[in-house]
Amino acid sequence: MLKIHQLSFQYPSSKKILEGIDFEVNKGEILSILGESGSGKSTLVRLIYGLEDVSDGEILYQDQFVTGPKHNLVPGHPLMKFVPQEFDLLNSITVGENVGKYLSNFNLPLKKENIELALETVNMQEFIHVFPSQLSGGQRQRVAIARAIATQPEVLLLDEPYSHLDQPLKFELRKKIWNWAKATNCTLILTTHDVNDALGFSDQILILKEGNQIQKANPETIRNFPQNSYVASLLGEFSQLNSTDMKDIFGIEIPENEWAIVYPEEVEMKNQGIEFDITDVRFRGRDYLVEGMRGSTKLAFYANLKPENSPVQLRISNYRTVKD
Ligand SMILES: Nc1ncnc2c1ncn2[C@@H]1O[C@H](COP(=O)(O)OP(=O)(O)OP(=O)(O)O)[C@@H](O)[C@H]1O
Repeated sequence: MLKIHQLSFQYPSSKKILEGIDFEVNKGEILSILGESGSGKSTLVRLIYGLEDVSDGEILYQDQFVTGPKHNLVPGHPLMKFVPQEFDLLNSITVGENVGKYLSNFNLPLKKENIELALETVNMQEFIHVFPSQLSGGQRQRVAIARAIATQPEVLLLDEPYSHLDQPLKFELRKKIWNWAKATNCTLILTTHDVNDALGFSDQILILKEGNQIQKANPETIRNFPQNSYVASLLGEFSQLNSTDMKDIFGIEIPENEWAIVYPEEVEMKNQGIEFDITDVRFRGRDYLVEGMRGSTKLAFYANLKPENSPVQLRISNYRTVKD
């Protein structure tokens, strides 16, 4: 098990980058770290791998301290692998040789098998004899992931692993890496901006904001009960209504000084609903995302057919409240 206990971090002469981070990851679990740009996601995975020294608190893997460069000649935990955003492939050797770089030569058929399996996991098997300089950014990224996978680490840390990939490939790769992690019982920790990576492909999600841990829970809990409106904002479209609007418009009482978070699928167009003017319509492929306005109150909802008439009548079927 990996334990992060009251961890804080700052660079010399900088402000605190991370503060009071405290969570655990079980063996074989997949954790996504989600947060806006600059929230400290990369720094956190670098610390877990041992590329930085913690300023305060501790990191424990299998009840042993994970220490940084001050205590290790070669930084980086031996049972973990980290794939940073800038991947350092060697251009002078082939893709296959890069993937096999950290593998033992003791059993060459096994080494070959591991290389092929790792390349297959990232859909790069046909590039085994190609040199990295001939690859696109996304292909290089996949080779870097394969190189880490081939070593069969106990913990794999991926920093924005799908950032260079188009949607169809991203979808396929996320599934394959999930399957690989589950089949090998590897603990997988990845950073992402993409809510779909986090909701569909994690056991747990950790939300960071400005170096602080805002929430850690499973995807369903994060989506159904976001800690605050920042968490909801990372998850896609939502509307935020204050207690006065909830009472005056919908007749629903919520505590004063709290906000109702309403997802678009929780707003229904219904006869005898409340009238909202349509102010924006966006085609999403399978339906439309529509913005309704009543005075200064905005409510987003989905419509199967493009709404032709305004106003429309709306009702709220579900909501949750947050304090900020
Ligand atoms: N070497 C450094 N020295 C000082 N500050 C740094 C250094 N590296 C990163 N930072 C700062 O640490 C904060 C967190 O950066 P980090 O890269 O961990 O965020 P992130 O959430 O991964 O961002 P992104 O999603 O944009 O990659 C940022 O404010 C950044 O400016």
